[in-house]
Amino acid sequence: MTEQRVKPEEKIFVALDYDNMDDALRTADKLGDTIRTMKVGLQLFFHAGPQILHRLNEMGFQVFMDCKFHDIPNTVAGAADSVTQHGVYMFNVHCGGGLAMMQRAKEAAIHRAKAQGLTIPKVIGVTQLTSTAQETLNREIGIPGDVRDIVVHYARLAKEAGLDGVVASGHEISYIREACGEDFLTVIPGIRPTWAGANDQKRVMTPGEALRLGAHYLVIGRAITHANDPRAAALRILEEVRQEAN
Ligand SMILES: O=C(O)c1cc(=O)[nH]c(=O)n1[C@@H]1O[C@H](COP(=O)(O)O)[C@@H](O)[C@H]1O
Repeated sequence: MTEQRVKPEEKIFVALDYDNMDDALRTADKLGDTIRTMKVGLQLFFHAGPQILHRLNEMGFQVFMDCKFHDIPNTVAGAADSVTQHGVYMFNVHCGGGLAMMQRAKEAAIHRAKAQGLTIPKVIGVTQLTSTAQETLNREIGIPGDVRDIVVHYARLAKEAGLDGVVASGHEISYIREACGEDFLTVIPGIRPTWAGANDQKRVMTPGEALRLGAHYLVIGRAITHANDPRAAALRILEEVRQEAN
């Protein structure tokens, strides 16, 4: 899917970070006519199991399984094989696992999807979490240098491994595009409309700004799911997305 063909409602992935399936499905139901892709993270997955992936598919959503695999290549290949069996549209792995790990994840996804006649899932590399500030990267994680340079380094590595794109913050979009080309997907969390709080996110940006910089997809959780009216919040964000598309 190239950038030009992505409709505004396809640009937003809603993070269903709930501790039970009922709440997740209730919110998904409210967003059914506005949003195309739901993100399932580990919290919801460990409550609901793989069933949640199928329920969302049956409701007409694409599913981004946010499992952030990071292990030895053989183990990640096995996990990629398993998640692909559930017909997910996208899943992610940590770029920090290295080139071979990312390659094996994508290869396993292709292999399993072909064997079962499924669409090959997009495999996305997580560069540096949007909750990681410059100081955290250097002092706690122990990686010297600028966050932006590390993110671009990981994005290049993800591309070399054959992944479809990366997760990064809005602040790195233009550098990733420059390094990896405009078709290499940028999936951007840490999105905060001006009317929402930052919470635990550090490298944040508004939807409009991220799209102006060329983001392909925006991952949005609490600004929608914690809103009094999630549908109204989603529509408000979509309006901002549409304005950027015009
Ligand atoms: O891979 C992700 O989706 C992800 C990567 C990252 O660097 N930062 C990040 O916030 N996320 C996810 O994006 C969502 C953001 O949620 P909110 O902060 O509530 O909008 C959460 O589900 C996070 O797990």
